[in-house]
Amino acid sequence: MSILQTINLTKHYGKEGNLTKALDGISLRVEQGEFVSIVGTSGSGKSTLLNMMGGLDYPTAGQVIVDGIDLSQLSDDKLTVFRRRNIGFVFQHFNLVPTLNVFENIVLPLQLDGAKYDKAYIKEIIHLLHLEGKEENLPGALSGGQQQRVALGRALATKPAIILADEPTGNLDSKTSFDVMGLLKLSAQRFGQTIVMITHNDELAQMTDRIVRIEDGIIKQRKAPLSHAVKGEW
Ligand SMILES: Nc1ncnc2c1ncn2[C@@H]1O[C@H](COP(=O)(O)OP(=O)(O)OP(=O)(O)O)[C@@H](O)[C@H]1O
Repeated sequence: MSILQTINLTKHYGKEGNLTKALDGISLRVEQGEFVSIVGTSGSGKSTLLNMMGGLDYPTAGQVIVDGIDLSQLSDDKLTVFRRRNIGFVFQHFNLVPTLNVFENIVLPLQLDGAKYDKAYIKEIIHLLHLEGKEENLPGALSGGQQQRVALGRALATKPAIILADEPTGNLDSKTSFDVMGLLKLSAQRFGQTIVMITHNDELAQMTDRIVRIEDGIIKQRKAPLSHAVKGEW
């Protein structure tokens, strides 16, 4: 069973005469442990797709199935809890809470859930993300790359099965982008997670297991990077 599946996913904005078909029937399967990148021109529907996959918005038609659960069948409250426990989000603009320090930002989703946190695990995340010694800093006192690593730590804190990342390196220089990508891959391998990432950067997309290209709300092309082609895996 795929960990994440969309079936004929459709999202239309506006009304007749002024209709935007942001998604026009996307059917996609992501297997557990896969790292998939979504590429496409501006306005092609990438963020809309990611938001639907994460249950941040409801589709006009079609389904999103996460770990066997059809998100459209969950009430708002249940969806919020399901999201918090199963999906980690990383955005381009980090979205850290400016008044909370690094440690507090990372454990925030656990606190919102009223869950006790595993101190050893949080320590491991902080170590993996090279944030030791920064635990008490406020986000404003960190570089962009460090802030993005904190955002990654926050996404990992609940040990989500799936990480959805919307241009996670969009605000970072190229060296820091590769570092953050490396950490994403490493943490996904370490914790057995599945990642779906939007990127405009072809080089970064090539680092993932599979590239899905969308245009005008439909899938134009699905391909594995060259390394897979050589092995005959498509
Ligand atoms: N809330 C909304 N209301 C109306 N139209 C919207 C809304 N959100 C997105 N759209 C439209 O849906 C289409 C897809 O938008 P989306 O943000 O998913 O594209 P994208 O591929 O992520 O673009 P970018 O790479 O620029 O971030 C665009 O035409 C956009 O204008």
